[in-house]
Amino acid sequence: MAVYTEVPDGELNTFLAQYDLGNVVACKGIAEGVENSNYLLRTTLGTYILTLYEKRVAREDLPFFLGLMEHLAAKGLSCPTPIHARDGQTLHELCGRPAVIVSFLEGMWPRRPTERHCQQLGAALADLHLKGRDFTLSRANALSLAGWQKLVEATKDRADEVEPGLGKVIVDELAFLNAHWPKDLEIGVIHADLFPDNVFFLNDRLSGLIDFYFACTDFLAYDLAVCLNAWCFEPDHSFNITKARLMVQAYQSVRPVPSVETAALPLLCRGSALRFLLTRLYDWLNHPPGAFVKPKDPREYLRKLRFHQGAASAGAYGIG
Ligand SMILES: Nc1ncnc2c1ncn2[C@@H]1O[C@H](COP(=O)(O)OP(=O)(O)OP(=O)(O)O)[C@@H](O)[C@H]1O
Ligand SMILES: N[C@@H](CCO)C(=O)O
Repeated sequence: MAVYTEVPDGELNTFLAQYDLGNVVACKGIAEGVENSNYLLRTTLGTYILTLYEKRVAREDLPFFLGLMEHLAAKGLSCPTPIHARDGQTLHELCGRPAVIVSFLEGMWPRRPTERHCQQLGAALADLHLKGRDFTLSRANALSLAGWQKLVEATKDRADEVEPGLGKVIVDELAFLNAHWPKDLEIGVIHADLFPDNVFFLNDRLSGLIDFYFACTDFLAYDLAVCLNAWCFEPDHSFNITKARLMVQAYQSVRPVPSVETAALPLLCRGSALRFLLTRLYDWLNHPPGAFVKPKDPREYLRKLRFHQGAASAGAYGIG
């Protein structure tokens, strides 16, 4: 349940009066998502998403996230665009939280991603990377090596409660990645969390990308590694090489991937697997008992990490 902040009618009306969006017709909390409070807002002029940022999104990062969505939408990428109020600003305050209204995207995220979904996702990811090239702001990836180090410190002593031996696995994997992480791949704006629940399809055509709140400046190929992990494993935990090949080929048809990037994919997949293993592990160990939001299973990403540890080259992914 992702409505942490209830918005009383009076406060909503005062908030909306700052915009040229008409009057409130309905405002319903959206159950999906775990980070922020999201409402489906219908006004006399249209349908929008109202987001109140909760603790996990740092206020100083909001100009990057909002500016990026506006930049990409202006270039024709289908993603939410923040709406400007009459004062020209997109970011305001509601119920003591930073809050924005963004455009509503049609579509549903795929519960069972198919080969066609993976293919379209690959092309859309490359399009995002190209359209982000001239975005002028940057934001370091807080969840790369230095961030993983902090998470390893915070979880390693209790990790074996989740899976025997896990503490040693994360310590050893971080040491390996510190020693081998690439240094000279192309850097640019990446989404960094483009899981199926952040990608909408309408009549089997990709209709939009959402949730840019982990976006940052990092290796473009790392984003592809995040997607290979999030889209190409089956419910029985096997890696679907056909989905991977289709995703990467579609990506390549929009943004050709230099061979150094292809060669680095197994390593980048290890890094991305460790990233989601660690954030899930942290949340698993630290969620309050009885909390509404069920933490995601860290062991899913331990399995993915083990797969990548065994992959000698991009050939294991049907690539290269
Ligand atoms: N622009 C949009 N158009 C249509 N629906 C949206 C839009 N933004 C969010 N939603 C809906 O709200 C849900 C939650 O959004 P989102 O994934 O951004 O949540 P979050 O709590 O910020 O992030 P997370 O997924 O990381 O928990 C989405 O699954 C979708 O149903
Ligand atoms: N996509 C993340 C959670 C939200 O960012 C995960 O599956 O662990």
